Amino acid sequence: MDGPFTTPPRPQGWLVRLALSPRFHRLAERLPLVRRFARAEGEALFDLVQGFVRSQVLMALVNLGLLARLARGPETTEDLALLTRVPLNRMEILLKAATALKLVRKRGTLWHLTPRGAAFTVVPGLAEMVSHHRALYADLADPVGFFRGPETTQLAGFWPYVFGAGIGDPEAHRFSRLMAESQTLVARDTLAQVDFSGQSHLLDVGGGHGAFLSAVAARHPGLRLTLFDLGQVVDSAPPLPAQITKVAGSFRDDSLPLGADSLSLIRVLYDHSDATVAGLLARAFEALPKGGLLVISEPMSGGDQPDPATDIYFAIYTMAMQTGRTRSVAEISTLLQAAGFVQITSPAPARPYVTRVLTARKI
Ligand SMILES: CC(C)=CCC/C(C)=C/CC/C(C)=C/C=C/C(C)=C/C=C/C=C(C)/C=C/C=C(C)/C=C/C=C(C)/C=C/CC(C)(C)O
Ligand SMILES: C[S@@+](CC[C@H](N)C(=O)[O-])C[C@H]1O[C@@H](n2cnc3c(N)ncnc32)[C@H](O)[C@@H]1O
Repeated sequence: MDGPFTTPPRPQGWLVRLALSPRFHRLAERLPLVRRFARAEGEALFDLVQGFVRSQVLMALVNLGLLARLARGPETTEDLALLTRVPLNRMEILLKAATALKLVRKRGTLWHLTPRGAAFTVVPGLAEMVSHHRALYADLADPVGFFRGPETTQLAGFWPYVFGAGIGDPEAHRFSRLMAESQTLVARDTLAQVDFSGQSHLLDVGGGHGAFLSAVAARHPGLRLTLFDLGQVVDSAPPLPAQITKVAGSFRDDSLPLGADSLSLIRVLYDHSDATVAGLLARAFEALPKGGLLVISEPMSGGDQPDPATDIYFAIYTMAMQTGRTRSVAEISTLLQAAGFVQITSPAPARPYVTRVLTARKI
């Protein structure tokens, strides 16, 4: 709970002083223009309060398969209740909540998807991503303990490779598939900002099942491509385009393969500590020839201007993993400069919650 505090209050901005005054709150109700702002602020605060409940409604819709079911066509409440073994009256409440979230709507006796609900069902990997939040939410069940620093987290167990631990095959498969599915949008946004047409050979380090390189292969059929990842991961990759060569190894213990004039790190750095990232970037610098291009793509913090998506979701997500962190462009740039990279650029991202791209050169 907030307070009590023993130190004397310090000076604050006048708008904050007004907002801190219960008398002003009562007055604001009576002043037409101010009332509009006060109500909007009230709604914004209420949204914060109910955020977790919203997310849990979404998780219930996903885990019960309701959105996927409605993507096949409209259904009655009775049929949906029967199908999911949820009592009719509770199903009605869930569907009304989903209506308020603008994911479904009722016409006559039938429930339909809205365009937003429909879009949700076709974003690659999104339903699975939502389901796996069970681990993140379990870690956040005691948020104070979480921020003070727990001994272990469930999310750390979900991504065992991050610790460099041996991973059993089913495990490697589980997270690589989730990553590969969610890679579609990341690859699209990355390739919209990086032009590989001047390059002859791209090495994708921590490339998982090769989803990014498959997207590159479709765009640049003449580019040689090398996928580098842990043995269990590359071995369980699905069949890949012929221009992709797989190399197994660990960027913690092994040198990176030589010969590529460009190197990508897609959603890799934020899994790891500064020390591991510094070691990896040094190896990347070693592996590239003069003029070589380095591409980093992952959600990044807004730094001094925290971003509404990455500084909440990804920063807390990576903290729950206990090994990495969501870095800003400035923080990654510092690590890159220390490794010897120059000409660092980062265009404004189209969808910061999908990815942000940063490029650098070895000269
Ligand atoms: C024409 C008009 C005016 C209206 C028509 C109506 C209509 C048809 C509307 C539909 C419009 C449409 C095409 C919508 C498209 C929507 C899209 C593309 C939405 C995309 C959403 C993407 C989301 C929400 C992505 C979320 C990504 C997440 C949560 C990623 C999480 C990644 C994690 C946790 C990665 C972890 C990796 C680790 C472990 C840290 O290394
Ligand atoms: C978050 S996933 C990203 C996969 C892919 N680049 C993507 O964006 O879909 C991180 C990848 O780094 C790989 N990785 C982690 N530690 C590694 C290491 N020491 N050496 C090589 N790859 C590693 C993991 O196996 C995993 O495939």
